[in-house]
Amino acid sequence: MMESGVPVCHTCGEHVGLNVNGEPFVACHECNFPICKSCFEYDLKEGRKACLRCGSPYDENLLDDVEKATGDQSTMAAHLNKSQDVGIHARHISSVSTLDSEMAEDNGNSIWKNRVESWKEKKNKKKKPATTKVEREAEIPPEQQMEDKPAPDASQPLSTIIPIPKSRLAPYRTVIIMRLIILGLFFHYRVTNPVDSAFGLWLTSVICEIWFAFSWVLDQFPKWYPVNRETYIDRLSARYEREGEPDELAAVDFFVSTVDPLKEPPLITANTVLSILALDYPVDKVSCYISDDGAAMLTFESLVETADFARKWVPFCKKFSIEPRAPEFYFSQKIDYLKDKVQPSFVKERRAMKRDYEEYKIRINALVAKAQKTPDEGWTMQDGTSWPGNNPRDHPGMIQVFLGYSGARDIEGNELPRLVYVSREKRPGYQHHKKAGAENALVRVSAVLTNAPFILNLDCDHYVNNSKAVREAMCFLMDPQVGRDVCYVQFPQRFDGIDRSDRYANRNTVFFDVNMKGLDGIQGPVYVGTGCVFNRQALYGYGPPSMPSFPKSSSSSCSCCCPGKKEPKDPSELYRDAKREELDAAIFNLREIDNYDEYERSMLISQTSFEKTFGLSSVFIESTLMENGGVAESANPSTLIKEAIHVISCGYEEKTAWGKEIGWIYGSVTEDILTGFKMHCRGWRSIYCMPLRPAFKGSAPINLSDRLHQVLRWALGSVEIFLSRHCPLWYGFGGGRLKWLQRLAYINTIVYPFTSLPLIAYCSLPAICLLTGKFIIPTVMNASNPCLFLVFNIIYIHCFTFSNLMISSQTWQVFSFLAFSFPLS
Ligand SMILES: O=c1ccn([C@@H]2O[C@H](COP(=O)(O)OP(=O)(O)O[C@H]3O[C@H](CO)[C@@H](O)[C@H](O)[C@H]3O)[C@@H](O)[C@H]2O)c(=O)[nH]1
Ligand SMILES: [Mn+2]
Ligand SMILES: [Zn+2]
Ligand SMILES: [Zn+2]
Repeated sequence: MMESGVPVCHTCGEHVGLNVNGEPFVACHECNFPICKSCFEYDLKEGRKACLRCGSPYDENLLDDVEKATGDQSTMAAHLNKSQDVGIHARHISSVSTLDSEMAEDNGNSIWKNRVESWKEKKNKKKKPATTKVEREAEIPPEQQMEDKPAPDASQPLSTIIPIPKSRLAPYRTVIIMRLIILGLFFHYRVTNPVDSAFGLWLTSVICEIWFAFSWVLDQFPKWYPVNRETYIDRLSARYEREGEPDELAAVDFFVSTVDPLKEPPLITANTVLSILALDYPVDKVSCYISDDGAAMLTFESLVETADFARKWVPFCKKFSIEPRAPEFYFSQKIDYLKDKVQPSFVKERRAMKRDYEEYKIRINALVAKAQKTPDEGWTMQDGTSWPGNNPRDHPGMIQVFLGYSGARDIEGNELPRLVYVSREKRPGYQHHKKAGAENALVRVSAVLTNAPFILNLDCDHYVNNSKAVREAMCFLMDPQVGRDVCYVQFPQRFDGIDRSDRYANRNTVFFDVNMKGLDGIQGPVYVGTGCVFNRQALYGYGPPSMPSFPKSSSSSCSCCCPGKKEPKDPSELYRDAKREELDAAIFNLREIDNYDEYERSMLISQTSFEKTFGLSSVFIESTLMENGGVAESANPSTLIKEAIHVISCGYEEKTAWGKEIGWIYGSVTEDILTGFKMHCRGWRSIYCMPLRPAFKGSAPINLSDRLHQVLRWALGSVEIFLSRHCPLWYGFGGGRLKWLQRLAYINTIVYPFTSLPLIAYCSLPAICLLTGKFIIPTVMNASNPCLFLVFNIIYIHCFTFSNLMISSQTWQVFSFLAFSFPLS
């Protein structure tokens, strides 16, 4: 063991070691930046002779020593490095496509021309699989490679339900029933024994108790049928990634939403992006869309840097199958990173990567530092033009495509996933609907540009922690039996950096490990806003394919979205989706009218009344007709980027069904609950997927003020839903597709904030009793009936534990203390 005074190398995490005099090794005497001798020598070999932190040249003596050893190499490397650098900086694109910037449009068009050409090329070449067999083998951890597993059978199901053993479930249910009976007895006693001397107090307490009991019922019964699931990603591979055939995994569009780079650090957003780009999934099936609601040049510039850094990071991740693929979190892991690694080059390359990441981080931090103070004349891009988003509340839509087919390749020459920066248009006088609006803009942009059949959405502070997460989701979505009626696959939310006692109850263990599993046994987990893979068709407001269709209502433009008022009479019609037929007909029409010109075509499409639902973009409408995704061949490539700008304009959603029936639903700050609820009402089911290695991880608010604001926001969001037309107490009964236990769960999520009122009343009762000397329970029972005391307390405790209100262990103890001490007084 070395002495604890020796600092740890910033690059490799080892102790820096001692020099000949027995003092800690120091490379930079200016700032004492901790770096060990091997990393230092490595840096010199790579031609970096200045300190990473302060930029001052390294100690001359040290330099000489090392250079003697390494000879001329370093100068060569330095030279190479420089020329590479120039290349990198020249590639920094500083123009953005906006509606009113001609130059940018040209740029966009050429990008798109290239891209479309490469699509065509690809089609001709019949797509070589994105990852070759050899590569994929390298990605499998060695211990799995050595085992001679029987080849997975592609015909077997991709997932199974693991029922919870009866022996565990039965006692659990018995307890629920027993508590219910005891509750009944308790209320019988309470109601039939009013306290005449303190009638007001008694009445208040009984009302509160009834509310607590009611919310307990709401919370308990949706947990009646919990299920676990298991996935088989090897079978998924066997089925859809057969050797010598094109890869058939479905494409996925990734959405990352961000607003304010000063509150949501660009480095964290960048890590999210990097973890998506480095996913273990065919690169041509991955596109990452970043929505920037703050129209911040900082976000844009950090994305430019990130796209560049991804060129090194992605091949590194894939080569050594590292986890997680977000560099910040990978490098800060406190585990033996050499475990399971067989390639001899790993240590060296990891060191180089760490160094590269540090440099990248410094560039990002510099950008952040620069962005702290906005210049008076607003921001100017690298090419001298003024940043279009200088007024975040009044700016044109902006789109920039990075990487992808026509963009830069990684340092090994392989293709990278597409990365698209999107900032929707904002104008005064137009509602932007916060996150829901941003996601809907992304739905449309992605439909125009890539149109993947599945959409994964993440908050900017949630990175991919398990690079196989998407494959896990595909085990459900691509399974012909299971996937048909699945609107989304939700992963649990997990967090980094929460203290041991989880002081602010960020983890929400009961919710994510019990409630959600329970819902999975009914109609599926609720959507929690992040870490969720959607079926694009479900977002478009359609019902599930295997459900009977809703009757077409003549008044409505969109028959699928309005719960039917009467059941369809003809049983032969029962299992057909009216909307789908309409779509098929429309596709047929489109094929036939290939020869028509643009105008006539758009006229024909508009006849189908899609425009009233989806808005005035024929390209977008065409894309919705492609049930298996992909961009319409007939689409004119030069219009794509223009169209993408069109669909993010602020007036696009006016007089359409966006936010009302389709996409993310508006009307509540907890848009997630509402969006999932609408889908369940249409008869879809959702799936809860909990891989062993958590799929996504986020950062949770870890100070009291932020957390309180968040809880308050959620509570207000629930109240908003309660007061809206989407209130689960009465919405969607017509269709009869929402299972009643599922409805109970949704009712629970919107009425829980009201519990705070009886809670306050009930907690102040003991004080009032003490002051007035009156009591809410007839005094006769004080000592004579300990049983009732027990019951009383059990109920009291339940009322608190169920609650989604922020109840940390400490406050909980205070409450139960109150509960116990008060009858004894
Ligand atoms: O105008 C806006 C406001 C927010 N966001 C994004 O929305 C996400 C969530 O916002 P945040 O402030 O982090 O809210 P939280 O309370 O932390 O988020 C939780 O609660 C939200 C509301 O229920 C869900 O949408 C989130 O997924 C869930 O993580 C972030 O990525 C933001 O960048 C936008 O894109 N545009
Ligand atoms: Mn958040
Ligand atoms: Zn080191
Ligand atoms: Zn220094």
